[in-house]
Amino acid sequence: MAQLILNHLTKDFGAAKSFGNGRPAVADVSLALRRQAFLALLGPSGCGKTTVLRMIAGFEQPTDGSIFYGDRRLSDAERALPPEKRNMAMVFQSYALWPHMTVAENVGYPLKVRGISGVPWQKLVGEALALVKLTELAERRPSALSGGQRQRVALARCLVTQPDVVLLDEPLANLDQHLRKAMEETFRAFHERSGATMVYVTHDQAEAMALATDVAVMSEGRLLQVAPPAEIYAKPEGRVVGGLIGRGSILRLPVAENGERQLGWPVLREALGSRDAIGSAGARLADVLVRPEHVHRGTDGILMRVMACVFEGERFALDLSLGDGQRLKAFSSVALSEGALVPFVISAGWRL
Ligand SMILES: Nc1ncnc2c1ncn2[C@@H]1O[C@H](COP(=O)(O)OP(=O)(O)OP(=O)(O)O)[C@@H](O)[C@H]1O
Repeated sequence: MAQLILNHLTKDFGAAKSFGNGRPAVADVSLALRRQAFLALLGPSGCGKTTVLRMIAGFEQPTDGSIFYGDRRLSDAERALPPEKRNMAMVFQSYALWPHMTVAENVGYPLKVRGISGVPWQKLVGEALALVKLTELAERRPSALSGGQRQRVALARCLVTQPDVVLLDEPLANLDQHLRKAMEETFRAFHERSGATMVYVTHDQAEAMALATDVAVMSEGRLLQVAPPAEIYAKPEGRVVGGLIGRGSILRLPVAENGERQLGWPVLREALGSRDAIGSAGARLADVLVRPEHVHRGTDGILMRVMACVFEGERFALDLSLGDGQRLKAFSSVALSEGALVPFVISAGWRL
């Protein structure tokens, strides 16, 4: 399997079409996916995720930059290999199945188009159906399937041609929580077995964290950061990534800008207690990301007011107010009274 490479990839639909915001939909995105990567593409609505996916698939041509698969140039502003010559498959949110065909016929259709029939057809269709656990339903029509089963048929139809690259655009958005979990397992199994490169566009960062080998965050057409899930969670770059990945609060605190980015309680306690020093030499305000799991009750903590305490099932979610009105999210195993002043310790923070 070769490496998928995006090289200064840009797509400008033209100022008139981009609703007057004047910026390209995708701007100078460079990314060398590792071999057999499962990349999750995250970012706010309209940031350019789908446009990146469509350029990889060949449905859109870049206005600048290029896309390579290994040493094969797939597209640039002058030339573009048509989608059917790329050995890629794309799975959409809406899974258009042919109602008059059985499940097996739907899955096998791309093979038929390629002139594959008879025993090889049956073998490949059988394997694809087994992968998505639909062997028993091979002779049913789509109208007799549940939403999740239909999505699995669409996935099998996309996988049956054994693509090098699988592009998924919010494929689970229409499914309920239980089915999403089951489908995540199917994606993971397919990725492990096939070794295909997968690029997965989603709004759901928990899903991205669970599935991906790498997470890429985009905002306003630009790529902000790419890293494995645990790394992007622990060490996000800047406010946008910090605010988008995981739960957390971003505090403005006076901490040294050139020191360690991983901050412990001694540094944080001093910063929280020294807000009078803001503006004085060496005490510049910086954005510090604090995860709720790093906020604990402790007698040597700083007093914070409990503004809200909401039961979430396995724990309580707290909304705390610092002395200067900044807000902090935390968890608690017991209920705390709203309005109470309680001492809390912040065991870790990350300077963004
Ligand atoms: N064919 C098009 N013509 C003009 N503008 C377009 C076209 N397709 C997308 N855009 C614009 O490009 C920008 C990026 O759109 P894109 O669909 O890639 O975003 P997205 O991150 O996938 O959003 P969402 O999460 O809402 O699906 C948006 O401003 C969109 O309006």
